[in-house]
Amino acid sequence: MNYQLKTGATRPFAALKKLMPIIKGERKILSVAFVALIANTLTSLIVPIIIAHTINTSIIGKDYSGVLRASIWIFALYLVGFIASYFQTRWMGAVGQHILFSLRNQLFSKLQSLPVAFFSQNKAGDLISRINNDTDKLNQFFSQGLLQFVGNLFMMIGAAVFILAVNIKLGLAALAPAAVVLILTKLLSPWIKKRNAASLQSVGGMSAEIQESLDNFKVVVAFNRRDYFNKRFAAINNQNYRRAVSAGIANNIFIPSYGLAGNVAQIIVLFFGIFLLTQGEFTIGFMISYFVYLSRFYDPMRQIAGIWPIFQVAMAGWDRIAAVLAMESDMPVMEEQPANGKGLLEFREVSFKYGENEVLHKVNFTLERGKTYAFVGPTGGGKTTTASLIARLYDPVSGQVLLDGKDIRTYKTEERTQKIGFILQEPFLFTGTLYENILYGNDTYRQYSAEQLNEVLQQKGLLHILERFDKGLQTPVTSKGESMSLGQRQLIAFVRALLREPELLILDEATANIDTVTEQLLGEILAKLPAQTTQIIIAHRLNTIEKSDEIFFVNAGQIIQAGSFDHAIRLLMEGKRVS
Ligand SMILES: Nc1ncnc2c1ncn2[C@@H]1O[C@H](COP(=O)(O)OP(=O)(O)OP(=O)(O)O)[C@@H](O)[C@H]1O
Repeated sequence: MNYQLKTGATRPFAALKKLMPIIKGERKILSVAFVALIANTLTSLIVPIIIAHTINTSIIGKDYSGVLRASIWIFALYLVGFIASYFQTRWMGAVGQHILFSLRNQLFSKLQSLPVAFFSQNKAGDLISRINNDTDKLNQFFSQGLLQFVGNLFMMIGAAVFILAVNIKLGLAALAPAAVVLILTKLLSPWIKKRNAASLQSVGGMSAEIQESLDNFKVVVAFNRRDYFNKRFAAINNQNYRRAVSAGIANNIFIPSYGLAGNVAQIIVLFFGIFLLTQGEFTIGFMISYFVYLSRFYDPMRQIAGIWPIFQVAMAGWDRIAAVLAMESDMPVMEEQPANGKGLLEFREVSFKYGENEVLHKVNFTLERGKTYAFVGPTGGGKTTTASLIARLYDPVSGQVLLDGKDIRTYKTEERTQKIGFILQEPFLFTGTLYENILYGNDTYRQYSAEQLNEVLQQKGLLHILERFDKGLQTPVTSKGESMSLGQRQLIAFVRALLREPELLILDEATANIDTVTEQLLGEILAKLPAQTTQIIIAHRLNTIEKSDEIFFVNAGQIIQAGSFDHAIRLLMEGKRVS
C-alpha cells in the first residue's frame, strides 16, 4: 500500500469546502462574530450617505442644527462600529485557537490510527511539522485573517453597490481599475499557491533533517560526521530560505498594484466627476461622498491583498493537513467469521512484499498452544517480518493469518494486542518512570496499589529484575533510554510484555543484549509462564533456541520446519542465504 503523502493539488475553494466540517463546531460563535461584522460594515457604509445628504441640504441651506444632528448620528454610528469591531476580533481569536486545538487533536488521532507502513513511508519530522507548523498557519488565518477578509469583502461589495447606485457611468469607470487587478490576481493565483506549498514542504523537510541528525547524534559524533551534517543542514536551510523568500515575493507582489488601482480610480472620479458636475448630472455632496466610497472600496481591497498571503499560506498548510486526514488505513477490522483454522496460530498460503521486494511466498505453518517455537535464519531472511505479520503490524499481500482459528483481521485491536505480546529487537520506552513503562497499555494492573503490584511481580518472578534498578519502580526513564543500557531497556520491555499475560509471546532477539546470568533468569521466568502460553523465539544465539519444541528455518521467502536442532544448524551453516 502506498502511504506517501501527496501535496499541493487542492484548489482554494475545494480546500475551503473541506474546512467546513471543522468550522461547523464553531457555528455559534462564528454567527455572532458575523453579526458584529455586518454591524461594523453597515455603519461605515451609511456615514458617507449622511455626509452627502448633509452637504446637499444642511450645509448648502446653512441649517447648522441639521449639521449638528448629522454629526451626532455619525458619532453614534462610529461608536457602534468600534464596539462591533472589538467583539469581532475577540471572538475570532478564540475561534482560531479552538480550531488549532481540535485540528491538532484530529491529526494526532489520525496518526494513531494509521498502520506501521505509513510511518516507514513518511518522515516523522515532516509529520511533526504538519501538526505544529501547518496547523498554526490555519490558526493565523482564522484569528487574524478570516473576519478581516470577509469584513473587507463585505465592505467592498457594499461600497460597490453605493458607487454604482449613485451614478452608474461614473461607478463603472471608478471600478474598472479594480477589475483589472482582480483578473491579474486570479491568473497568477496558482503560481502563488505553488510557491507557498514548496515553502511549507521545505519547512517539513528541514524538521525531518533536524530530527534525523538529533536521533542519530551519537553516530554522527562517533563517525566525526558533524561537518557533513552541518553541510547537509546548511543546504536544506538554504533551500528553505530561498523558497520562503520566493513565497514572500509571490504573496506580496500584488500589494503595490492594488494601491495603484485605487489612485487611478481617484483620478478617474476627479476628472469624470467634474465633467458630470458641469453637465448637471451630479451634485457636490455626492462628489465628496463618492471619494469616501472609493476609499471604502479600494482600502479594503488593499487590505485583502495584505491578508491574501495569510490565506494562501493557510490553504497550502491546509492541503498538507488534509492529506494526512484523508489517509485511510488499509487494515480495517473485518466482520466476524466462523473459526476454521488449526492451533493457536496458522499461516495459510501467506505472501508478503515490501513494495516490490517479496519477503514471504505462499508460506504455511501452524503453531500449537503451550509450545515454544524458534525461528532461525540468515540476516534479512524474513524473521522479523513474519513476527510483524503475526502481530498484524502488516497484512499479507495474499493468504491468511489465523489466530485461534479466525482470520486475524477480524479481531479488534484491543483483543488482538491482549492475546499477542511482542518484544521488539529495538525496545521502545516512554519518558516517565519505570512503573509507567511496565504498565503501558495494561488496564488491569494499573488499578492495583503498590503492594498489590509488588505481589504480582513477586509471583511472576519479575521483582528480581526490577530490583536491579536504583530507584525500583520509580526509576526515571527517557524515551531513548540514555541513562540505561540496551540490555536494561530490553528487560523493561520484557516485564511490560509479560505483565500483559499474552497467549502468544514473540521475543524478537529480545535477549541479544542481556548477559548470560540475566538471560538464564529470564529463561526461568519464561518457564514459569502459564502452560498454555505459546512462545516464539527469534534468535541468532543458538543456545537460546535449544530448548524449543520446534525450529523453523526462515529464508528466501520460505519457512520450513528444520526438525532437529542439529538439522537447523546444518541449514544455517550450509549457507542458504539471501543476504
Ligand atoms: N520496513 C521495511 N521496508 C522495506 N523493506 C523491509 C522493511 N523491513 C524489512 N525489509 C526487508 O525485508 C527483508 C526481511 O527483513 P527482516 O527484518 O524480516 O529480516 P530478519 O530475518 O528479521 O533479519 P535480522 O536477522 O537481521 O533481524 C530484508 O530484505 C529487508 O531489507
